[in-house]
Amino acid sequence: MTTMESLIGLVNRIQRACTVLGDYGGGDNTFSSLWEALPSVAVVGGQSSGKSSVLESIVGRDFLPRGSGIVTRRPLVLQLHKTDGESQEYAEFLHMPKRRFTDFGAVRHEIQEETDRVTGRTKQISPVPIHLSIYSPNVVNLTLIDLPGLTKVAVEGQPETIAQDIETMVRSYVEKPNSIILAISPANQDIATSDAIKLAREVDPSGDRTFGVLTKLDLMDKGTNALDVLEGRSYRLQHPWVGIVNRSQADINKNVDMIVARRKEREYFATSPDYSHLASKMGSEYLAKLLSQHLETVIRARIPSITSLINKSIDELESEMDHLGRPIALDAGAQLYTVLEVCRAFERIFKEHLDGGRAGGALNYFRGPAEASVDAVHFVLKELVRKSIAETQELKRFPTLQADIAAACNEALERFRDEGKKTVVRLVDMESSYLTVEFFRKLPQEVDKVGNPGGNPGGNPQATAAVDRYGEGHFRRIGSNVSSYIGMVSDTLKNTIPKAVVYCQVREAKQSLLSRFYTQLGKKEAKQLSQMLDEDPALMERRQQCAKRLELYKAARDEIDSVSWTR
Ligand SMILES: Nc1nc2c(ncn2[C@@H]2O[C@H](COP(=O)(O)OP(=O)(O)OP(=O)(O)O)[C@@H](O)[C@H]2O)c(=O)[nH]1
Repeated sequence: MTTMESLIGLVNRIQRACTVLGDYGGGDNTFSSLWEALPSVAVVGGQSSGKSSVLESIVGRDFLPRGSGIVTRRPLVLQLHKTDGESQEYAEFLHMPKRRFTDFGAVRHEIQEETDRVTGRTKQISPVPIHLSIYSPNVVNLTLIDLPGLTKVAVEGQPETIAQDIETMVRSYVEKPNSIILAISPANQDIATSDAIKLAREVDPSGDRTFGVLTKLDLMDKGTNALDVLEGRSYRLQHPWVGIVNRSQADINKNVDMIVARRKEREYFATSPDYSHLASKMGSEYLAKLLSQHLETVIRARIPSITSLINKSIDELESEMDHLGRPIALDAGAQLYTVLEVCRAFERIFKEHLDGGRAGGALNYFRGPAEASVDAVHFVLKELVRKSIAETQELKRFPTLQADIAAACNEALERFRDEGKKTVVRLVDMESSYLTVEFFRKLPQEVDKVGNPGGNPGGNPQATAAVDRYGEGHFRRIGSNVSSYIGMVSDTLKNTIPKAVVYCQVREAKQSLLSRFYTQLGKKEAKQLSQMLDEDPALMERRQQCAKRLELYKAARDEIDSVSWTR
């Protein structure tokens, strides 16, 4: 069965988990904020408006720090849990979960201490909330956030900007649409000058989410009353105003018990000539019930949007985790496996480029193999390595491994280039050494035979040869033979050089770019492997945050799932 307890308790638990992860109002979040989506009641008021007194009255306990100046310097998230019958009251802080406080004087002391732990003993303020849970049969299930009192001027020891700093912090809490504003104003001041109402009016002009509370009704001048405010004529809100009579300073000094104070407050309204007709809708107990019911209604209405935010965030975080890669194992075997996996991912991309399978690949460079030279191919391969490294997502997280792979590839490409050059030079040498002097010596005789095909049986063959050897025709023949031979050689080289280049550089790059690297890898010690997998610290941090956040959202989803939504 869905109960008020389970709904408010549900939000309480999610809220506590948010704080542990640094997700709170006014916090600096690069993640979407779950806290922002949770409905809560923020208590706002000027200094000495009676804020602390209202909270203590709702709790029925004296537990808030008192003193001059700004006492509340960090938000206090006060979670009230109603317990059964006669069970003992106790309090617990989120920052010291093992300790149960039954002495509320010690609770007050711990709030002060914990405030100072973050802000120092300066008068600074901090948006990091303190979480306090109170378990008691005398409370209703409710969560209230006590915020620093709005002030106008800095006093001794406070930074000049304090008034603005407080307003900014309070505003960050009350401006979110899921915040219910409990605006406290003292009845002995003109409502038009109320700091709480001024701020509430700005962030919630329709008055939809503002509850107006009027304190110090007993301190009004004789013959005056606050009916114009309480009956909504001075400042209209969507919810009815609630009048309160807290303990006076004299009562506090005399340690008047809170339960006694609640009774006196009830009597005050019941017997007041001005307010008795409103008595059932006045006082701190009524306020607590009103807020609890309202909070429950708001939570119920928001659950679908909270659930969809949670699901959306889980999807986003999971895809970010995939992108960032899973955490690296600690043992050498698993590390070697990771390095090989990453190398394989890189090689896959590199081969895709070589095969022209990847958009933006270098197919064009190979289209005219006749023009390719060893250096040009080397340059192309180097560029492909650079490109493939940049495109290997898995490598992004390991800058050291990335540099190692790049160095190994470039070293291999240099080797292939040397090999390529040797082969190409050899091919050229082979062709050029084919033309020997003998060839030219033989040439005239052959030419002679060719030049006198019918033979000259009657002539002097020796004299004809001597004339041909030195004649113009002879040199022309040599010239044309050499030039046609060069043409033939150049045709051959046009075919064989690209073959050599592909054989020595491209084929090698495809088959054994990282072979040497793998051999060296096998010899590496665990320490060297872990150095290779030395992640970028910013990335490690981001993964950790993502993982924690994912845990929070999943826990929140489980919490919501565990509540049965049928009444
Ligand atoms: N007589 C009477 N005194 C009240 C009432 N509410 C508050 N006070 C007194 O007003 C003074 C200020 O009340 P607090 O509850 O401390 O007010 P606060 O807004 O929390 O003040 P800061 O935390 O200092 O900003 C105390 O001396 C209270 O006893 C009230 O309804 N009637």
